[in-house]
Amino acid sequence: MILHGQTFGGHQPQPWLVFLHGFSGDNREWQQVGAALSDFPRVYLDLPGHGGSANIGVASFDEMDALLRITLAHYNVRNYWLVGYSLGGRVAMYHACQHPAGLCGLVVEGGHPGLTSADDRAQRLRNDQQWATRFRQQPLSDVFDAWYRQPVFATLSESQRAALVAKRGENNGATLAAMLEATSLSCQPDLRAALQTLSVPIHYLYGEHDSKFQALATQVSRHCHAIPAAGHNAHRENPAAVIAALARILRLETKDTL
Ligand SMILES: C=C(O[C@H]1C=C[C@H](C(=O)CCC(=O)O)[C@@H](C(=O)O)[C@@H]1O)C(=O)O
Repeated sequence: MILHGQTFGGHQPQPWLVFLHGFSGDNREWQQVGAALSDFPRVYLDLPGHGGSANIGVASFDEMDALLRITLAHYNVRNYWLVGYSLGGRVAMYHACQHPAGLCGLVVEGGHPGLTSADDRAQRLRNDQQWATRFRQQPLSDVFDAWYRQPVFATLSESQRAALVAKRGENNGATLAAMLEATSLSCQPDLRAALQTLSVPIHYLYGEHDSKFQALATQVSRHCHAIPAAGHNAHRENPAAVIAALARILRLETKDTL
């Protein structure tokens, strides 16, 4: 069993860019940005419970990581950068902290490194269990309208929110719920210390209006990049700026390795 993905060749053999979407997204999420980085071979994955991987489930971060490794081997991805948004950023950070062979670098956009208190974890568990119940039982249009009214999405306009609610309606509520529970922030280790031990470069992108994740950025990396005119989903709201940031990062970090 491997994750569904879409691959595109590059003008150079390595490193690959491996893109991981956020909760309720799919492999299309990063393709506008990735297409502007066409020198690199790219793979856009569907996370478990999402898109072409909707029928795949995992029960933990460990299972998610094992599935990611098998999937990368299947696509013959030997040297790669991981680029993950939100949930995808958390999966990418967790993977990087296992020190996998072949990982060249990590770009995290709006990913949380982990909770630090038992009380916060307990509260998050209750929160995510309530969302999981809603995803299983209620019309997706109702649930996503509420989802995109959470504080982290407060910068969305009504038209942006409506477009996201319509787009996310393509999902399967039950499989989303299972992935939300399996990779809830409540059960993610606090990755801050492990991230500091990595030998590969880590870059952190955040929307300039995403105050929550701006505050977390320097806890993940000393290479932080504010994306102007954007909230939490920076690559959706300002793709040109995210493209420029990724191109700059990859040019800087790969110039002596090609
Ligand atoms: C609401 C919070 O956390 C959720 C929001 C963002 C993450 C995500 O992947 C959303 C993608 C999207 O809807 O565009 C999601 C996650 O990391 O799994 C969080 O559950 C919050 O305030 O942290």
